[in-house]
Amino acid sequence: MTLSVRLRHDFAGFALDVAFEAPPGVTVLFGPSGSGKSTVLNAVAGLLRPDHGRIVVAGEVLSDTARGVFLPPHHRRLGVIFQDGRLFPHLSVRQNLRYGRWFAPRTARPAREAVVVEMLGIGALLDRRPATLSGGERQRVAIGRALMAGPGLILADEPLSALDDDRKAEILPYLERLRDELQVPMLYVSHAMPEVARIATTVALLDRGRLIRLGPAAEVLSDPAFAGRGREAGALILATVTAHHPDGVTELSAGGLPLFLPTLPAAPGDRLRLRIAAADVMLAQGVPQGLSALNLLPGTVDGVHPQGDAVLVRLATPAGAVLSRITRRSAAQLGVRPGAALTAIVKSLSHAPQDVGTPLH
Ligand SMILES: Nc1ncnc2c1ncn2[C@@H]1O[C@H](COP(=O)(O)OP(=O)(O)OP(=O)(O)O)[C@@H](O)[C@H]1O
Repeated sequence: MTLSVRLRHDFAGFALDVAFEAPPGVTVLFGPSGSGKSTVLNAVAGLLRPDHGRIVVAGEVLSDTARGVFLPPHHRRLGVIFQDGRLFPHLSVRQNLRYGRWFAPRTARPAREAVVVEMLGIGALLDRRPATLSGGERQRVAIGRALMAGPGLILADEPLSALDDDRKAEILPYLERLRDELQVPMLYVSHAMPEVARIATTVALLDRGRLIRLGPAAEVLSDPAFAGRGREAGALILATVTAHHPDGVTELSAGGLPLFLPTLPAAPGDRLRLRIAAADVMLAQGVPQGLSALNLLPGTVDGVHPQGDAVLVRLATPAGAVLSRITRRSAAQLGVRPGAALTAIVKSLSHAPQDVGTPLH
């Protein structure tokens, strides 16, 4: 396990009590405001001394209250990325990066700097001061600084939440490269569902100081009991690009079923994760004919979860689990119940480029 956390901590009116083990990849701490996400992150960072608990990263005990172990933050080989970047304003980009490598083994330094600069595309910014950078550029430098120490774990506290949608879209691919190419493990706080769908390998759901669910991203996000409301609810499926057609359509295959999207900048053979919002999925009996929607996924209902006047339905398909939000009336007319055979009609995978990301692990 990359990270093992067992924590109990009381603030006036708030009690945190969580225990989890995180596999390699990106573990997203997800949950409503005040559920304890930042408190967990702060305890791992060493910014909070927990009342009780033990934290182990890559085999190293960072904190163990039973044995009086508490490594100070600067002795934990962690990279930290904050919401607002927190670069040193009086230092150039290069100096900010070099500050980050302070605790790295001496031999690894020059090579790491070149790799980090290249990977984040910040070579042209090295002599600039943070004040002259855009928000997205600043956040790329902050990611670079976190990487420079060769951390065993990166802690990211809502690293995109201060950015607008375009800047988010600019930064996400870099975070995906950290996850997929450098394979740096991350503990990542977020409350934006599309971001979670893009970046998470594992999702840890917190509620009022408790861990209520931990599991692979695709599993947790497609669980109707935890999927959230509005456009938040959506499932995650893994698809492989099979062909680009001359009429501007990219064909993918998910579990043997074809999916069609407007041309994607990906090569045949590339594996992508797709988020399909529950609000964009209709259900039908049998296999409907003559529809403009291109993506039809036949499956079996294996979860029904009422949400006010609507119902969130989970359909197990060969492509993976898909969620659909329909009205209670439609659910009754269609005979929605566990075991019912229905077809999911995906209306608008096509309109959600931000919902297409690199592979799911
Ligand atoms: N230093 C502190 N002293 C007292 N209470 C605190 C302290 N830090 C956090 N809390 C309380 O602990 C609870 C959890 O806070 P925390 O910041 O971990 O939540 P969060 O899930 O990260 O929320 P958000 O999404 O709003 O950042 C809140 O009720 C908060 O008021």
